[in-house]
Amino acid sequence: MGSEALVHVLLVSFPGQGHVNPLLRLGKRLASKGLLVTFTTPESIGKAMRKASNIGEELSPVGDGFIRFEFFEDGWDEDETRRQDLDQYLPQLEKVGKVLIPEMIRRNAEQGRPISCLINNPFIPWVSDVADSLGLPSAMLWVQSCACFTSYYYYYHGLVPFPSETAMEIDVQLPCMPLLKHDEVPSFLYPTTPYPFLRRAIMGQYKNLDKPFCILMDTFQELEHEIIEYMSKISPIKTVGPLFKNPKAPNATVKGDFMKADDCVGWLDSKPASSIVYVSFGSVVYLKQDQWDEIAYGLLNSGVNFLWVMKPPHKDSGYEVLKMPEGFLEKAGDRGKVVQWSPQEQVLAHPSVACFVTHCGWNSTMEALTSGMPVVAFPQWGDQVTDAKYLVDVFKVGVRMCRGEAENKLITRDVVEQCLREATSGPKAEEMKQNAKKWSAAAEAAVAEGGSSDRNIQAFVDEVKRRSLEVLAASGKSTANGGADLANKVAGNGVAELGEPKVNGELKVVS
Ligand SMILES: O=c1ccn([C@@H]2O[C@H](COP(=O)(O)OP(=O)(O)O)[C@@H](O)[C@H]2O)c(=O)[nH]1
Ligand SMILES: O=C(/C=C/c1ccccc1)O[C@@H]1O[C@H](CO)[C@@H](O)[C@H](O)[C@H]1O
Repeated sequence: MGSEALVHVLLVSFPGQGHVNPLLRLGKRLASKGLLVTFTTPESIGKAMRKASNIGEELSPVGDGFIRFEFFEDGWDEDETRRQDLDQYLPQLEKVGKVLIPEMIRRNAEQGRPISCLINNPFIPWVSDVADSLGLPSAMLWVQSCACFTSYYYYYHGLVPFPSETAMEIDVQLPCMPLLKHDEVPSFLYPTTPYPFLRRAIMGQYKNLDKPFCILMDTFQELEHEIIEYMSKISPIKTVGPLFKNPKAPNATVKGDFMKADDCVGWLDSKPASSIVYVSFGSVVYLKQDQWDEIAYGLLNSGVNFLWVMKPPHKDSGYEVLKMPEGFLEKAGDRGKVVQWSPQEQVLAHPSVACFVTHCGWNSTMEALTSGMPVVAFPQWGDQVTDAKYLVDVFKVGVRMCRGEAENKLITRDVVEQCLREATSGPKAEEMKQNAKKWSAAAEAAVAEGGSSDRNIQAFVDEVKRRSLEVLAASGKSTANGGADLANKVAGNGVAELGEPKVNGELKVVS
C-alpha cells in the first residue's frame, strides 16, 4: 500500500495509430520521471485499444510514476460511418471535446487528481484552447520531423513561395535544410492535395502555436541538428525522441495498438540472419490492387524472404479489399509470411530482418533509424514524401522506390526487384547498414540518462511541476484542496455545476 501526491498531466490524442503511439510513448516517459499521466482519445478507439492491448481501468506503474486511461465519447453512434471522413469528424471532435475534456478535468479534480497540464498532438489544436480557458498550461507533441515542422511554419507565415496553382512545380529552399523538390514538400501543402482538411487541421495548430509553452518533438538533436538549432530560436522546441526507445519502460508494458499483432516472431527466428525484407505501409495508407500486384511479383522475383503486413481496410473506408495475385502465396511458400498487423518494434529489432519497405510515416522512420534498419522508401502523402527525401539523401539509409501518390505512377515489378536487391546485397546495402547502425547508436545515446532527449524530458517535467505550483498558487489554494478549486473553475465555465469539495489533493495508489 502506498500513498503519493503526484503532478498529473492529461494527454489528449487524435485517434490515429501514428498519433496515439508517440503520445502514449511520451506518456510513459513522463510517468517514468514521476508524473501521473492520464491518456485520452475517443472511446471508439479506446474500445479497440482495450481489446487489442489489454488496457484496463487500473493505474499502471511506470518507473517512478503511473499511467491510466480514460476515454471520451465523440457523440456519434457506435456504427457511424462519418468517422472515416475527417472533413466531418475533425469538427465533431472539436465540438464534443471542448465540452467533455473540461468535464474530464473537473471529474479528476473532484477525485483528488487535479490536472496541471494538457498535452495534445497535431490535428486537434483546440486542446490548447481548452487549457487556456481553464488557466492550465499546455504543451504540444509534434509527431513528425523538425524538417516538416519547419516546412509548415514557413508555409503558414508565407515566408517563402510554395507550390501553388499557378506554379505547381517550384522547389522550396528553407534554412538549414536541403532543397526540397516540389514533390518533397509535405504533400498536404500541394494545391491539389486530396486531404485539404488535414492541411486545415495542421494550420489550426500553427494558428494556436503561441498557446503551448513547449513544443515537444519526437526527433533528436543529433539527427536534425542544424534545423532544430535554427527553429529553437523561433519556437519553444524540445526534442525528446526517439520516444520509441524508452530505456526505463520497455514498450511492451503499456501498448496502444488498435489491432492485435499476429504472431510472426517464431517464423522470423526460423530464418537466416539478414535474409528477410519487412514490408509495411503503416495504418492508413492503402494501395491500389495493380500496385499491390507489382510489389508481390517484385518480392517473388527478387528471391528474398519477406514478412508483409496486409492490414484490412476499415469497413466504412470505401476501399476494396486487396487480394494477393493468383498463386502468389503458393509460389512464395515458406519464403514469405503475410500478416494483418505486426509487432513492428520486435520485427525491426530482429536479426533475420535485412531491410524495411516502408511508406515513411514518421513513426516508422524513427523506428527504423533507431533499430539500425536500412529502408526502401515507398512514400505516399503528407510528411512521408519529405521523410523519404531525408531517409535517402540526408540520413543515407535508404533506396527510393517512388516519389509519392501525386506522381500517379505504377511502380513496376522490375523496379521493386531492383530496389530490393540494392537494399539487401552489395556495397550500397553495406553502406546503408553502417549508416543505420550509427543512427541507432546516436538515438540510444539521446535517450540514455543524461542524453540530449533525456535532459529535455527532465527539464520539461521540472517545468510542469513548477507550473503546477503556479496554477495552485494563482487559485489562492494550497495543494490540499487545489483539485477542488480547479473543479470549480470548470464549473464556472458553464460546463458543470459542482458541490462541496469532498477530496484533498492526495492521490492514493494501491501497489
Ligand atoms: O503492422 C504494423 C504496422 C505499423 N505498426 C506501428 O504503427 C505505427 C505507424 O505509424 P507511422 O507514422 O509509421 O504511419 P501511419 O500509420 O501513421 O501512417 C508505428 O508506430 C508502427 O510501429 C505496427 O505496430 N504494426
Ligand atoms: O494518421 C495519419 C492520417 C490519417 C488520415 C489521413 C487521411 C485520411 C484519414 C486519416 O497520419 C499519419 O500520421 C503520422 C504522424 O503525423 C505520419 O507520420 C504518417 O505519415 C501519417 O500517415
